[in-house]
Amino acid sequence: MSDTLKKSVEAALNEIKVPGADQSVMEAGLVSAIVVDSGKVGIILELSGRDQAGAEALRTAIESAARAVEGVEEANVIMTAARQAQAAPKGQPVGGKAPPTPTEIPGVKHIVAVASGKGGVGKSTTSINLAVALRDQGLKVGVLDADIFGPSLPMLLGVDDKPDIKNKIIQPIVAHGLKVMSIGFLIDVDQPVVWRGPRVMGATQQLLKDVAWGPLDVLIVDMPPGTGDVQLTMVQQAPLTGAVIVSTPQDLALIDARKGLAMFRKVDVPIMGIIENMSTFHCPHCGEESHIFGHGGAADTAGELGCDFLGGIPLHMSVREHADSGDPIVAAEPDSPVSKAYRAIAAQVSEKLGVSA
Ligand SMILES: Nc1ncnc2c1ncn2[C@@H]1O[C@H](COP(=O)(O)OP(=O)(O)OP(=O)(O)O)[C@@H](O)[C@H]1O
Repeated sequence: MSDTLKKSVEAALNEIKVPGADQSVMEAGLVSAIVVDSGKVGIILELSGRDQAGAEALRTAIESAARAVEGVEEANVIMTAARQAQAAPKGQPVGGKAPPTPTEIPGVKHIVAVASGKGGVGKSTTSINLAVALRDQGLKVGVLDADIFGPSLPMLLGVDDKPDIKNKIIQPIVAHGLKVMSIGFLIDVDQPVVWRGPRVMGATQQLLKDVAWGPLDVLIVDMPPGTGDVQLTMVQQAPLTGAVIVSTPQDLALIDARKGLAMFRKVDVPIMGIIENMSTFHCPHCGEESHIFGHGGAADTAGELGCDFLGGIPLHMSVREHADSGDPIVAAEPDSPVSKAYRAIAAQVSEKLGVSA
């Protein structure tokens, strides 16, 4: 269904001409990715050196064309400006032959991507709790919510402040002792994406490069779920030290986790290990342990794929309750068994990075 919708959107965009040219935006390689999630469509448009007014008109035309496609409920264009690679020829994925060269982020020692092959496996919850556990080791930690289509960090941290901008540099929000940034702080998440505040061009790249992150020992990047072109481009844009893959124990999630692993390996980003989330369930009434999604699949997969298994996080109501109330469980219940499981994983992460307070 989403493939069909994506094709229909591509066809609609093929009718939108680049201003002053004969080619369509698709033919000119300006559309670097189309992401379809149910009826929501995100389109990444790569423009360099185009005047602001012309870019806005093009964005409006593309959004209207996409919204007119049957089955599309919402369409948002994200414009990226600082294109570092050549425009991808038609049909070539952005992660094709000319990957962007990542540049260092001043004052940030390590950047770790937390990724999952599929959505809803608990990647954001894991990112934030790992960040709090690393903070508790005395490290300076930041979290970038790179899920530009479904930012969850503001909710997970219970923050809806708007960041200050000084000399065109976005000041990260500080919450729970972490420096955090999310597109959700810059836009109204309930509204269709309209970029306000700073000129949010090249959304993720700006969130990486135009935010006063340093000094940090570790910046955790909560990636958007999946392994498509958008994710691949992000992986190429960020100077990653390594990646952590989150999966649930089910076979289907693990198949997607393998894809995630393959994506990072393709661009030579070291895999730090796999985390099995919702690993076991402890009945709050009788205390019995059950494996409702199976158990141990991620450890087996890690073994087969030659990477480390970092540990499992139980499925526990309080993880979700604390997440929903903006107070990560590692901060709210620091000594609970679930928090200890997060801490054990965080200890391995900091050891692999070779960082200590
Ligand atoms: N170990 C856990 N125990 C109980 N609930 C959990 C656990 N991990 C995550 N959840 C809950 O599962 C849901 C999905 O988690 P989360 O939003 O972190 O997933 P995600 O992989 O980041 O999703 P998305 O694909 O939307 O980015 C949330 O309601 C979260 O509170």
